Amino acid sequence: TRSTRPQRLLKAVQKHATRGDPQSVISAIDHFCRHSEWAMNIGDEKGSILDSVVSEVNPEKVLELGTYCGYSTVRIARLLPPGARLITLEFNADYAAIARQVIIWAGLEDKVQLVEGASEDWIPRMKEHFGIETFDFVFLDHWKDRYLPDTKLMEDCGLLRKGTVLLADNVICPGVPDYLAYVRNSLSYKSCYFKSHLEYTKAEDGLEKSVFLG
Ligand SMILES: CCCNc1ncnc2c1ncn2[C@@H]1O[C@H](/C=C/CNC(=O)c2cc(-c3ccc(F)cc3)cc(O)c2O)[C@H](C)[C@H]1O
Ligand SMILES: [Mg+2]
Repeated sequence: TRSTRPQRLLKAVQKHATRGDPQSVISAIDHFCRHSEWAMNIGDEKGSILDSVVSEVNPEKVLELGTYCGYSTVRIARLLPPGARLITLEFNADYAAIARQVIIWAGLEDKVQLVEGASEDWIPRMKEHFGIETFDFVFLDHWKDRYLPDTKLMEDCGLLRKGTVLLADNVICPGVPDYLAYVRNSLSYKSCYFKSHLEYTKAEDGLEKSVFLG
C-alpha cells in the first residue's frame, strides 16, 4: 500500500540529514515540507521564535503535547542543557513510531522521552510515573480543542510553578479561541503574542507565550 506522508518525511530525513546532526534533520524536514509535501510541523519561521523562547527559559523539565513527526521535539531538545529532559506525548502509534526514528536520527534520544498515549491520561501521572514535580516549559501543539482542558488539568495536577512558560502554536491558524481568551484574561498568566506565519505559507499565524504566575 502507498506510504504515508510521515513515512515519506522520515525517508527524506534519512536520505538528506546527517545522523547525530539535529540542524540537518530540521533543514531536511523544512526542505521536504517546502518543496515536496506540506506537513503541519511548526516550521522554520515560527521555529526560530520557539528556539528563542526555549533559549531564554533554558528549561530543565520540558513537556510537549503532540509530537507528530518530532520536528519541534528536535528543535527543543537540541537546545537543552546536559541533564535536561523533554517528555513528549503522542497518542497515535504510527506518528510515535516515525517521531522515534526522527529523534534517533538527530541523536537526541538521551534527552527525549516519547510517551505513546493521550495527554489527559498521562498529565495526571507525571509525578508518580516520571518523578516530575513541575515543568519549566510546556509546548502545546496537539488538537486545538485540547489546549484549554489540558492547561487546566496541568494546573489542577500542580505541574505548573511560578514562572512556568507555556508556548502555544497555531493561536491564529487553525486558532485556539477558548485557550487564548483564558490565558489572556486569567490573573494567573502573563501572556503575549508572537506574530508570524503558518508554516511554509504566507498565511498569518502566531505563538502565544504565557507565564504562569502561581
Ligand atoms: C483527545 C486527545 C488529546 N490528547 C492528545 N494526546 C497526545 N497526542 C495528541 C493528543 N491530541 C492530538 N495528539 C497528537 O498531536 C498531533 C496533533 C496535532 C494537531 N495540529 C494541527 O491540527 C495543526 C494544523 C495546522 C493546519 C493549519 C492550516 C491548515 F489549512 C491545515 C492544518 C497547522 C498546525 O501547526 C497544527 O499543529 C498528532 C497529529 C496527534 O496524534
Ligand atoms: Mg502546530
